[in-house]
Amino acid sequence: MDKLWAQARPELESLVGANNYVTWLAPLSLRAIEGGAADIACPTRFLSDWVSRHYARPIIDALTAQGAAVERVTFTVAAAPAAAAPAGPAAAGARPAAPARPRPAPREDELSAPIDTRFTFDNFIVGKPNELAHAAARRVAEGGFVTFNPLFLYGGVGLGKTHLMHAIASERRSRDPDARVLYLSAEQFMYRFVQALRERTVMDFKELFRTVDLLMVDDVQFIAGKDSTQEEFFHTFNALVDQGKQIVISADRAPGEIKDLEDRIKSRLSCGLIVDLHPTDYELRLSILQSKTDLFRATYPGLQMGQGVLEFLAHRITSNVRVLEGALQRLFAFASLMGREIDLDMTQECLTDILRASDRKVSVEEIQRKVAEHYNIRLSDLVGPKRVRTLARPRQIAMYLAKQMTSRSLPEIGRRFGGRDHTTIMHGVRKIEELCAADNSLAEDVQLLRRALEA
Ligand SMILES: Nc1ncnc2c1ncn2[C@@H]1O[C@H](COP(=O)(O)OP(=O)(O)OP(=O)(O)O)[C@@H](O)[C@H]1O
Repeated sequence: MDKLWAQARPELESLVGANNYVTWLAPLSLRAIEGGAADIACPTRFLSDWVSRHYARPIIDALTAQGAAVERVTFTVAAAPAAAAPAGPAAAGARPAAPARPRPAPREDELSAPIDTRFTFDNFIVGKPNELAHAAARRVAEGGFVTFNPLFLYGGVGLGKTHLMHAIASERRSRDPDARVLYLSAEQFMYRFVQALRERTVMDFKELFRTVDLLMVDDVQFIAGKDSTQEEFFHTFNALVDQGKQIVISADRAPGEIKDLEDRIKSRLSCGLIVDLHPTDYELRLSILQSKTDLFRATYPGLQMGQGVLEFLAHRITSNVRVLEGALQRLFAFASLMGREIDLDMTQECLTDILRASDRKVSVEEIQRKVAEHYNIRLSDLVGPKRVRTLARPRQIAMYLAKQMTSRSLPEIGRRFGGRDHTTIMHGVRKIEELCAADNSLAEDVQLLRRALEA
């Protein structure tokens, strides 16, 4: 059998190509041929499934070409003997095949990004904008029966997606130390995949990703437009879902909004629970500031903070939590250097740039430009008289955002929309309010535009 297999290898390699051969077929060996069935030894179940689905025909053809009577292939999961070497032109001849390179068993901690244990559920402050995301994340961290797969967390910059993912990983590991938890960014997924291709360890890569209990991929929008990585991600995703293993994904927008992401992936990502981390509101910002201040007090003991400073910050810095944290950090460092109490004067002096950036006002014209760009229509059509739905709806969205995001009055907005009457603007604003309540995808569109304008 060994001799026959050695003779069939070069034929097999020429049938499937050198890369596929090395990745999938080199580790195999021929155990027996009985009743027209070639029994192939495969080191793992995963490999045998894959080869049986993709390479049964070339194996039959390669063996038949050597004169063997083979009509079908069966697989036995067993360690391959030393013959599991790359074929190459010389392998069929007298030269004995070299032993396969021994590889240590893959471990998920080799691929997982480090988990930052400072990000816990305990120090994640919950408010209206993030309560659903927090509850879903906790549910996943508890393990047990998988109720939604995947959990898809999305939201703007610095709103706590990564924090929640690290919290899930830590909690899951502490509840079940044997659970295989793999957390990495989509970018790391791609680099590891490319590295595996380069080092011809795709088998290890695939097997590792298909044997985890919990896979978490951060910033999945990164793989959009990267074809091979999307393909690999799709298969990994399906294999895990089929096995009932939990997946958690994060992104900066909803699956349907990610450009250049294959439709089948969008549809897969939409199968579970999709949760939006909304921009923070005043109450949530204040709670976060209070909780972070307690932590800073431990680092800078003795520092005093005047009345109203946190309220001032929560009111003025609305962009995201990361900026809030940075502002607080700077304040404490500054106060400690100057040996002064943190009061409102110092806050304004020390945070001038951050406060100025937060003050940035959006103009009606900017809103119009952004909306026209988003819906791929001309600015002149957006403000012009045409009433077709493809123009009227974006126009109403722009009116709605202008009312929400600027301090312009309805007549002023009307003037900027080609001299329309204020009642037309009011009608547009109401229409979008109603549609947002009834139509999730429109509400998401509006939210996305708002975030882009606030950025
Ligand atoms: N609700 C919250 N409670 C406490 N800290 C929070 C909360 N939300 C965010 N943070 C903190 O804000 C910072 C930014 O959060 P995180 O990195 O999770 O954001 P993100 O949504 O992943 O953003 P990005 O898309 O930029 O990576 C972190 O230090 C995180 O701990």
